[in-house]
Amino acid sequence: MMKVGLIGWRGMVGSVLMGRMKEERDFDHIDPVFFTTSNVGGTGPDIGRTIDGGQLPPLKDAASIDELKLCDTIITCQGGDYTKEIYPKLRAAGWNGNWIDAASTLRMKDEAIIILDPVNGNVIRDGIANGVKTYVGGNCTVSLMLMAMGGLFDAGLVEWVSPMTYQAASGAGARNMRELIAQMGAVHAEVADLLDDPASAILEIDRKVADFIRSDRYPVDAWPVPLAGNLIPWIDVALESGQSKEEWKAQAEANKIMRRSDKPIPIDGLCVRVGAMRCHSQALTIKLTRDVPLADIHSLIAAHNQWVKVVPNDRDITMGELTPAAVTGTLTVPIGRMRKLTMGPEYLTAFTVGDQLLWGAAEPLRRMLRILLEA
Ligand SMILES: NC(=O)C1=CN([C@@H]2O[C@H](COP(=O)(O)OP(=O)(O)OC[C@H]3O[C@@H](n4cnc5c(N)ncnc54)[C@H](OP(=O)(O)O)[C@@H]3O)[C@@H](O)[C@H]2O)C=CC1
Ligand SMILES: N[C@@H](CC(=O)OP(=O)(O)O)C(=O)O
Repeated sequence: MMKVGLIGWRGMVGSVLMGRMKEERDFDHIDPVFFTTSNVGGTGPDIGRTIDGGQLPPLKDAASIDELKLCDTIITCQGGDYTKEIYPKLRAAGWNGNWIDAASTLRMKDEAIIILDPVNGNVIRDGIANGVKTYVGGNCTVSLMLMAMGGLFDAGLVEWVSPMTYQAASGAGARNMRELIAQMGAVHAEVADLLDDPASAILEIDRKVADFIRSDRYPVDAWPVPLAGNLIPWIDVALESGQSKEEWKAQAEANKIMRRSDKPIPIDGLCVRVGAMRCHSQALTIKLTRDVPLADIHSLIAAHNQWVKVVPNDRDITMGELTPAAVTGTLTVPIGRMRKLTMGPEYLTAFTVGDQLLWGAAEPLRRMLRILLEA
């Protein structure tokens, strides 16, 4: 059996990965070895089966190149700092195993393939055949956009796309999700007595809320500025181009995933953090290469993969099916609000939502493992 080292399995992305691996019985097909950066010798997770009839062996040291070298494949959700430190040492030590990573560190390296197999299964299979050993999950908004509109890219119908994102708190980490909820609670607590009084004036409530959000009493620690009752139109660091790094990733990563970096499709827009928990949403403006009827567009999108779901441009269905609340915790990637814009028949608009911890982070990793097991 393939010996698979798992690092970062108890973090947020790692826990989602573990949950999916158990659901899909991935552990039946591998010999797992669990590592830790903080609890060497501790007890490993429940994986739904025993190893050689006994308990899992104690947790191994994730900094030990000697222990890591014993693995055929390593899956890490530990983060970019870990990858930066360990990956070069491991390769320098002569390890030629498969490295499957959720962090962005290695994504744009020539030796790495960005993995999203429903979109680039062919690129991945070619990579395996050519001896590629480094596989990295894509940025969450990029992967979710490609899952949603892969059918249009495959048909050569996309001249350019401008994605305007509405990104959830989970993209910034577990602490940020907790703080968002604390912020929501604090806002409510500030005006709870007025809300309880049906005779209170809404403008008085609004003024108190605004004062509170701007005050030092509002809980901000993980976030740089308030998120609940607010939004943040900047994600990640600034680049010389004026883009945020999150915005830069759209074109760079999407074209690498589709193996068209030599002739890239322009993909650029603004990335915005909103107070959703773990689903990223995106409003897309798409310039088509030609006028195509909406019915054909729906068919192409729906036929691309089994997770994308075309949502009719209907008010009630949209409100029921095309929201973070509806999608969270599922692998479904709905896309709707599709219509031609008044700019002309080649201008299409669409809105899509996806769980950024599933297709946006964990799912491509476990599927990559399965592809390697079947290769
Ligand atoms: N969050 C996201 O949306 C995405 C994240 N990623 C990548 O995945 C990496 C990990 O992200 P994420 O899972 O959010 O990070 P977490 O902070 O949740 O987990 C990272 C590590 O922190 C350690 N840790 C310390 N305290 C705790 C605790 N109380 N509970 C759980 N783990 C703890 C664990 O390591 P140990 O067990 O060794 O102590 C864990 O593996 C990111 O740095 C990024 O590179 C990729 C795509 C999306
Ligand atoms: N930056 C993303 C989350 C993330 O981890 O992205 P990346 O894997 O590209 O670093 C967000 O904040 O929503």
